[in-house]
Amino acid sequence: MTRRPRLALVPGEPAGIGPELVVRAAQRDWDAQLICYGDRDTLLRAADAIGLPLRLISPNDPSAAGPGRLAHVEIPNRDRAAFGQPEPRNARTTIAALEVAANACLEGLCDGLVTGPVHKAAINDGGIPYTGTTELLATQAGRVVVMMLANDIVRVALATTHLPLRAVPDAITAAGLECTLRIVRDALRDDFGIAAPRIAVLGLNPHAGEDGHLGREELDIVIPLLDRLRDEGWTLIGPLPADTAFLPAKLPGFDAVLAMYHDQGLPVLKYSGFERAVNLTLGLPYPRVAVDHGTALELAGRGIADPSSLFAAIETCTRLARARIARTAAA
Ligand SMILES: NC(=O)c1ccc[n+]([C@@H]2O[C@H](COP(=O)([O-])OP(=O)(O)OC[C@H]3O[C@@H](n4cnc5c(N)ncnc54)[C@H](O)[C@@H]3O)[C@@H](O)[C@H]2O)c1
Ligand SMILES: N[C@H](C(=O)O)[C@H](O)COP(=O)(O)O
Repeated sequence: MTRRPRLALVPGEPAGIGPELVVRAAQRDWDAQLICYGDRDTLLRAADAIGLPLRLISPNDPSAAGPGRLAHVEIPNRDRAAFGQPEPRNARTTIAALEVAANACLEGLCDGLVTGPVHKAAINDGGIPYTGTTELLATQAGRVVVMMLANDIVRVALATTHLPLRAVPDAITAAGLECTLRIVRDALRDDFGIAAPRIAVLGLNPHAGEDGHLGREELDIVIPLLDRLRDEGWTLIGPLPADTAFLPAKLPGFDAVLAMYHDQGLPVLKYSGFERAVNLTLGLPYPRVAVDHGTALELAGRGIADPSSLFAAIETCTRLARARIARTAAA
């Protein structure tokens, strides 16, 4: 029996639905100890707004944990943000909460990181260049990472993440794709227990380039790479035309799909199961799992935001952290 994992939990944008979802999570018993890194006042106001009890306690006092109580490390915001109205002056502390929590994982104080939604524009408006938490965590850890979203139906990894569509083709290189595929394969094997992962790779162009008549990236970059990796014994499917790759009849044939860009893969994933989907960062030295939704500013403070994705993220991160603890113990 492995020990109970400790998970760092970060609410995200103070004016969004993240804080109240964390309050909902605090009402439950989990197979992990949750330690929330964030602003006390924001959490207590969220609890008050949705009419749930919340008592913030010291992380060093796990015996006092229980429904309505939450271990907490204070990262104070600069300003009080009204529900639904991000305050750019809080950008620095919103990012600091992520960095401090991630650092706790890097230092071994926590076994995994669960994050709520961050408002990308609010962070940039606050003077901090920020494209996403995936990229932030990669830089902090000095690792190349891969974003993969998953629900009970499909896993979708991305070859490129938060960059303008205009920049995507130039970002698709054989070296980059190979690195991404290796990270995805290793995660499927080590974290998801799939001994010989089958990965479908989407084409970049309509109909996967139609033999070069609708674009050449498949012929010049993707196909030679997949052939080389197949020679190494990989099971790779594709490059598949993206429009039909996700047909229900095809999905049982692979363990994950590698999409070339954000909005090629994620609409399918979110349409097929928004509530139970999670966002994983593969390649970090610790498991990081986030919600699949954004800040939903229009719902904040109303008590109607669905906590299912956050709950799924906590469950998934607990499972991954427990497996890593067991592997470390066995090594
Ligand atoms: N994990 C993250 O940090 C994350 C993920 C996606 C988007 N974002 C950011 O969030 C901001 C808003 O993005 P958006 O409007 O495109 O997406 P969004 O997910 O916030 O909202 C899309 C739709 O889904 C609904 N919705 C979202 N979460 C819900 C929940 N838990 N319960 C019920 N309904 C829910 C919203 O009301 C809205 O109709 C942007 O700045 C975006 O970059 C962050
Ligand atoms: N691409 C994610 C999604 O659409 O759900 C989201 O923007 C969050 O990504 P980060 O975890 O990198 O912030």
